[in-house]
Amino acid sequence: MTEPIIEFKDFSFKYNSQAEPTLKNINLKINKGEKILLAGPSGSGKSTIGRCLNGLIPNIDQGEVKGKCLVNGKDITSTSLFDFSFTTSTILQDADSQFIGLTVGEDIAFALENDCQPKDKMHQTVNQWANELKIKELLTQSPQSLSGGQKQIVALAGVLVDESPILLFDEPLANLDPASGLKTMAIIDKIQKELNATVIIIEHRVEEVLSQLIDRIILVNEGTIVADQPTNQLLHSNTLEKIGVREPLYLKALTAADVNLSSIKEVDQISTLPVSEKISDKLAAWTKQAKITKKEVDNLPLLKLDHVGHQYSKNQPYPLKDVSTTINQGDFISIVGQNGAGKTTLCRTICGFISNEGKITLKDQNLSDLSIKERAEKIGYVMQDPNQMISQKMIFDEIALGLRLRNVDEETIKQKVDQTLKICGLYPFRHWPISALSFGQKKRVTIAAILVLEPEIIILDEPTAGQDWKTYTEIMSFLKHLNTMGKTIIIITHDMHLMLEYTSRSLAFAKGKLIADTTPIELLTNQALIKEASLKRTSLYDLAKHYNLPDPNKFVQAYINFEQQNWKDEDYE
Ligand SMILES: Nc1ncnc2c1ncn2[C@@H]1O[C@H](COP(=O)(O)OP(=O)(O)OP(=O)(O)O)[C@@H](O)[C@H]1O
Ligand SMILES: Nc1ncnc2c1ncn2[C@@H]1O[C@H](COP(=O)(O)OP(=O)(O)OP(=O)(O)O)[C@@H](O)[C@H]1O
Repeated sequence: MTEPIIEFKDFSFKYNSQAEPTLKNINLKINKGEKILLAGPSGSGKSTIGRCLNGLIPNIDQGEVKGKCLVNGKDITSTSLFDFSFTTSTILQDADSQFIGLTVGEDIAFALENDCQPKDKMHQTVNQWANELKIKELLTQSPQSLSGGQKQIVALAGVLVDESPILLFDEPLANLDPASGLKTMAIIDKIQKELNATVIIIEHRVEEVLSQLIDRIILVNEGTIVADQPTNQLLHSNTLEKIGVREPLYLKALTAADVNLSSIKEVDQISTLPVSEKISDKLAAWTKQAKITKKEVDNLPLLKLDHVGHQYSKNQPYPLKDVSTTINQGDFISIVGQNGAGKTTLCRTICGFISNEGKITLKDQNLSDLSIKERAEKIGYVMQDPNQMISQKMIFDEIALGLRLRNVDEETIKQKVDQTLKICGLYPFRHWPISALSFGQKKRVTIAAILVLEPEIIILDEPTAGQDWKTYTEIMSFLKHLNTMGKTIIIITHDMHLMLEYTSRSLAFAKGKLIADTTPIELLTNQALIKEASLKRTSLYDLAKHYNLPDPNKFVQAYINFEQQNWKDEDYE
């Protein structure tokens, strides 16, 4: 019988700063060479389980331990961090906190220095992985100057060079472009097979993780394990949906089209679904009944970009070059494209945080005539992490801050803030401290703090990255509501289904250039653009192809219609 490499026995853990235990009575065995997906809603305790496996608990995050947790045969309460460094390699959720080297190359080599490898061998290993992950040109760059997705890939390289028996990935895909996400999963699969490593992946993007075979899915909810089953068995239950984890889209579509999933043994990969006329007919009939409606857009020009470009330093290639386009009033735009393509750089340029080589006009006013503060009143920028934006303790004060800085009188502030709180569905919480809010609610507060200044445009940088299904839906239905009220919204995203379902126009970027400005569906029907911008078609399209449906795009649209019918028109007033 295989010996478990990880074993939790009646294990509970309470952080010192918490009143209640975060992990409650965990019983879990993971065998050598297994490939596990650990999923569950935000705050359920997934990363806390991960921290037990790499020794951060109890070495750094201290607290009260009950029961036992054995990793590679050693009790975590008597194992030093140094010893853990030979057992577990981790890619942390927050890649930024993981970098130690001055350059990317140094950083990747750090794990090897720990293993006292000779310099030549070290260079060879670093170069081999840099080639494999296509980050060779980044080796001399400082980790801090990388784009979000580039940081994630560099952190991944650091884990892969290490060759530890346990590889722990905490949200490895959160900031990756769709093509890199798939590639990362393939690389994890390859290394797992080569080393017979035990792989544990913590992810909200279940569908992408399942692009490779996964042995078992473990679901965590409120600090306990609520399911621990082989992948197919779990996908046949509706436990994912029940605890608020997003089910793979193609499975939802099959169910919506009345295909009986319980009659299909293996549902974890589209390619192995049985091709039968009965299923094809059901999917085709379901597509046929869908009514496709098109959103009317006025095309009233609002923001004009004319040869916009930026260069961080002279000897670096242009991260953004020659971008020209017009954003219209009421547009809901997605900005998509490969990691490092210049998406964030473009938005920073529009907001005036960095210089611009071209010209940007808002309703014929040249933005370079305005200060950053004045621009912020017209174009609001919502950063990915609300915690980086929030500076006040109370919700009301956070939303009022921008107006106070502009010396608006308190009576007007109260009136404007109350009105914004109502629009954002935050009015009942107005006297709450921000610390008591969920991530999704905090995000709403940061959007409200921007909205109160009545900007013409709101730009959001990956608003749903790393969010669970509930928060994702909460954020997106709120943005949809704002757009319906006439706000122009631009979001940077790597989520292709989000782009299709919510946005009506996509700007695709590759290597600093705007390579397409079209509808999301058109974008995803163009194979050359998909490749150039590192995008991917959604699993709905793949399913339609698998069943040979005559019009895969109409099938995707039918599914979007179906989801939109289920949108609850939340009461924001
Ligand atoms: N260092 C810490 N000190 C005190 N409490 C913590 C600490 N880290 C996490 N917690 C608490 O433990 C709970 C579980 O957090 P954890 O990060 O394990 O959740 P998660 O399932 O990984 O969530 P997410 O998907 O949002 O990353 C949270 O409610 C959090 O407040
Ligand atoms: N402060 C900086 N100094 C030097 N180079 C930078 C800096 N910030 C970004 N870059 C480089 O500019 C390029 C574009 O980065 P940007 O953050 O705009 O990409 P992105 O499209 O938003 O990527 P991602 O999808 O990974 O977030 C990248 O090659 C990055 O390494």
